[in-house]
Amino acid sequence: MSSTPESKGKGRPAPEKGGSAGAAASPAKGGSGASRGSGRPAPAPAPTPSPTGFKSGFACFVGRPNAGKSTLTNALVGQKIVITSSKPQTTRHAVRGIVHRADAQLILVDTPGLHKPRTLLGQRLNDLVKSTWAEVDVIGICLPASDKIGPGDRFLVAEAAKVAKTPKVALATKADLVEPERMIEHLSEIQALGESAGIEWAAIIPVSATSGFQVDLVADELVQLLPDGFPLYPDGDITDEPEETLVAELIREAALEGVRDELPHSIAVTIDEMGLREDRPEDKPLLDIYANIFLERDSQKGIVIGHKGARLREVGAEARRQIEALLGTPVYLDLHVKIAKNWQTDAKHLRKLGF
Ligand SMILES: Nc1nc2c(ncn2[C@@H]2O[C@H](COP(=O)(O)OP(=O)(O)OP(=O)(O)O)[C@@H](O)[C@H]2O)c(=O)[nH]1
Repeated sequence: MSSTPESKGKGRPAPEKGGSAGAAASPAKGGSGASRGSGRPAPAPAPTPSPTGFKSGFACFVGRPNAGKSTLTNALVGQKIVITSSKPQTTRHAVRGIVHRADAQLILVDTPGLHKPRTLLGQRLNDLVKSTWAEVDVIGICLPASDKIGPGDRFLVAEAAKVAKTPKVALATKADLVEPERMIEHLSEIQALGESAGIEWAAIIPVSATSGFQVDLVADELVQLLPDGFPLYPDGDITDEPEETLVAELIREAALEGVRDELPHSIAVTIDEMGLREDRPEDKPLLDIYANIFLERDSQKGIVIGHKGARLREVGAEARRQIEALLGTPVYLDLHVKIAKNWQTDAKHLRKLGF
């Protein structure tokens, strides 16, 4: 077992418990906070009349791995609540981001990319995606403009077509990466794709989550398709993921940086303990976090830990920076690297790791 402690003591304000990044007292979770992989939207709001013109409901983004779903969720919410990476299949949890507007509350469910399953984990992720589609008010299908529409896209559009009643918006993501001519071609391919699958798109929108191009328009279109209703979450909450899950994801994101091949899929992170250290002055809080990075094989340890622990220290420093930015409090982070042999195909390990 290897570990690296990470700490820093800048005088930032204490985290606001249940505040902007914290667990909301929402109808969606049954109050347990144990939300790993649930992805189920909240029950319908009480049948009282909504404030005039106010809309609230759920949207989810689907798309093949790497299509830009997580980045778009973060852009719409205006803060990083979902980790992103250039490695496909980064997203493993159905995370909700909440967009607050004067006229609406839009709750975004971020699902893993749909793909042909090769492992037990892959199968469970696909099941999670489909159960989410059936319960949202609108589905946004992400089709990156930088890539040709391929068999993977056709597969998931055909699957989405089976959820016949739910309106579907096509999002031509990564618009910043292509010239206008390519975008025009892409939009007509999307139109044809919808027709061949029997989908009538409610809208087709080019968008760039990284440049911000038409992100507001995506919000407008999704909101239009929501039912009338009251806000489902308190003002200011941007996600109902428990803090521990967000922290574990930020550590996983840092650990994913710079690793290649099959290793990204082998990394899982769990939190053993997380809490404010006692006996600290009120203006100098410190959040202790004890976390594990699980790998599948001993041979992977060296890559993650690096020479004399150098890479693990970098991972710890980057994760700590992100966690401090999210929670607004100095953090002491203790990372341990452990092996859970072949956890992706082992039902017992999968349960232990929260899948
Ligand atoms: N240039 C550009 N890159 C983008 C845009 N949106 C996402 N990306 C990049 O594309 C990669 C994948 O983005 P994600 O948001 O993680 O994709 P995802 O669909 O959530 O991926 P999975 O978690 O694998 O399902 C990352 O490297 C992003 O930075 C965009 O609008 N423009």
